[in-house]
Amino acid sequence: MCATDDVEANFRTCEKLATLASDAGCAMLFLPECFAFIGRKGEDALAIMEPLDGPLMTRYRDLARAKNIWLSLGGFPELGPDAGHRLNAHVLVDADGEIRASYRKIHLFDVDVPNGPLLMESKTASPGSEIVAADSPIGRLGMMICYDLRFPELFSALRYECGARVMLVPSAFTRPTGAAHWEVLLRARAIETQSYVIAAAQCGVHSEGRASYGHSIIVDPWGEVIAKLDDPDEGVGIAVAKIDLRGLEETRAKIPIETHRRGLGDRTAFPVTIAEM
Ligand SMILES: O=C(O)CNC(=O)[C@H](CS)NC(=O)CCC(=O)C(=O)O
Repeated sequence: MCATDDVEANFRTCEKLATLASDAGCAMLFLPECFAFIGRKGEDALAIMEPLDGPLMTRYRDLARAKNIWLSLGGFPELGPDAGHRLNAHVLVDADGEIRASYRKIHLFDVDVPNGPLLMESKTASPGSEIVAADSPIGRLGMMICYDLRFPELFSALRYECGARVMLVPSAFTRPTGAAHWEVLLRARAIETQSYVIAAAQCGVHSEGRASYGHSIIVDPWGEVIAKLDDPDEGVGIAVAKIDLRGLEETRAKIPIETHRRGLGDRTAFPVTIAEM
């Protein structure tokens, strides 16, 4: 989807996507980061931030119930610790409209993008500090947002500590970094964690000077792209795939990396040697 600063239009778009997914027989729909709002500046989202029991989130919960579908709401401006900071919350809602889990983006995107915009997310957002996984009709989900994609240790924690089988990376990737890194990182994370990766993306031009890379994608645990949206500028849409958890277990059994791990994630386990010049 291509969200803008028009909260009503964004809701109508999500409603249309939920209808498409429900008509296609989907158990779940994954919406990207900033599904509810993308402002012209980072601080614009502060005007609409609200607690997760607030009126806007309630409308999305009602939508899940009306369409009888689980929703992964990939990034919502949740009321933060003070008037100048929101939390970037990925909220999981079941088909009865109940909130099952919420994850707050841990890694904030403070980057002067080469040939792209300067984005300073931490100016108006507070980082989360909790790793979150949640059971769903398609297996245990590892909840992340966008820039988290660049931190493989989070994926490792979700697989090995939390037992996640489906990694979620709802995003609003920039165009330059998306063209260079999006698909290769998502496929690498699927392969290295032997998990499904579902990455719903913002696309198109949101406002003057703000555009996203698009290319929503679903990758299986072997690293194969099983669904994607290739023409993100032509409008909103859904990519649909079946999640095969038996196949996932077969992939994990064939190359048993879980039993071959040597504890390198624990920095005290192995001494380090550097042969300097
Ligand atoms: O706050 C908003 O309005 C929307 N949020 C975003 O667009 C976020 C934070 S600025 N974008 C990313 O994390 C892009 C990461 C990325 O592009 C990369 O890792 O290369």
